[in-house]
Amino acid sequence: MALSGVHEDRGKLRIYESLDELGTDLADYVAELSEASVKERGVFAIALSGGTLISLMGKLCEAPYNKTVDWAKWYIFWVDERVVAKNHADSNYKLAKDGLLSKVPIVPSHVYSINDSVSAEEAANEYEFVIRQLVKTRTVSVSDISDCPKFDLILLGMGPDGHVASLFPDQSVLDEKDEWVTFITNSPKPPPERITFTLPVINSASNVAVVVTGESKAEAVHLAIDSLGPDDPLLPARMVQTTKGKLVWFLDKPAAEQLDGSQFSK
Ligand SMILES: O=C(O)[C@H](O)[C@@H](O)[C@H](O)[C@H](O)COP(=O)(O)O
Repeated sequence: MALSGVHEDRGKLRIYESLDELGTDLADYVAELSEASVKERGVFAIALSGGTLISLMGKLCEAPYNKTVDWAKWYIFWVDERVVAKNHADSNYKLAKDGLLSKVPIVPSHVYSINDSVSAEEAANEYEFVIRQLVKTRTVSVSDISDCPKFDLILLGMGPDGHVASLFPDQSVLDEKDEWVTFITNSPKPPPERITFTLPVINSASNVAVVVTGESKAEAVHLAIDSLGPDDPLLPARMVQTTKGKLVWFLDKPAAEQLDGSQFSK
């Protein structure tokens, strides 16, 4: 059984005994948001990250979700992408296509991957332009307090260094306020060239889920969620703070083991 809690302004916490349990609940969560969004807006605009997130979403390809989810209404984006060819082993598009998108009846024209034949800067500019067009037609909703896109769901992983998307600690992209999509050419985790949503876009989403598993992330989870001391670093994951939307953390027990425990109930 999952432990759950609410941590002041750090959102809801869900902690699972096993990856299987986490995967079941994550599939349920995504399917429910898809249903609610299709009912309200007629579409579901979802942005994916790379990493283990995609395999943890695997239950969406199985019964009942493969039949009950309204896949034709999904519009798929990437929160961040490595600037490599789409068929390259490092491509987040390839990861999601092989692990999820090819297994369910998504409409191919609703899949918004980056242009992999231009520079990181051009790819980021083009991706932002594409999103701007989709905001105009309200395929992607718009924030009512800024002009930012309001994705129905943004799914993030987190690295042991506390990075989310391709927003790494101490990099200047963390301060980006104007661009929706930006680029880096010096990622500390290879490959170096990436495009990434900026924090204002992530924080404008209706729903953000951060999915984190494994002991190597335990300290970063603590620093991202618990009250900080004056000498603690400000991790990118801590800067994920939805302005009006809902923030949920899906954690397994090893990732949650350094969290202050007082806020949990069964
Ligand atoms: O572009 C990347 O390098 C990855 O997509 C990365 O941002 C990932 O989401 C986190 O590092 C968590 O990855 P794991 O869940 O695999 O640990």
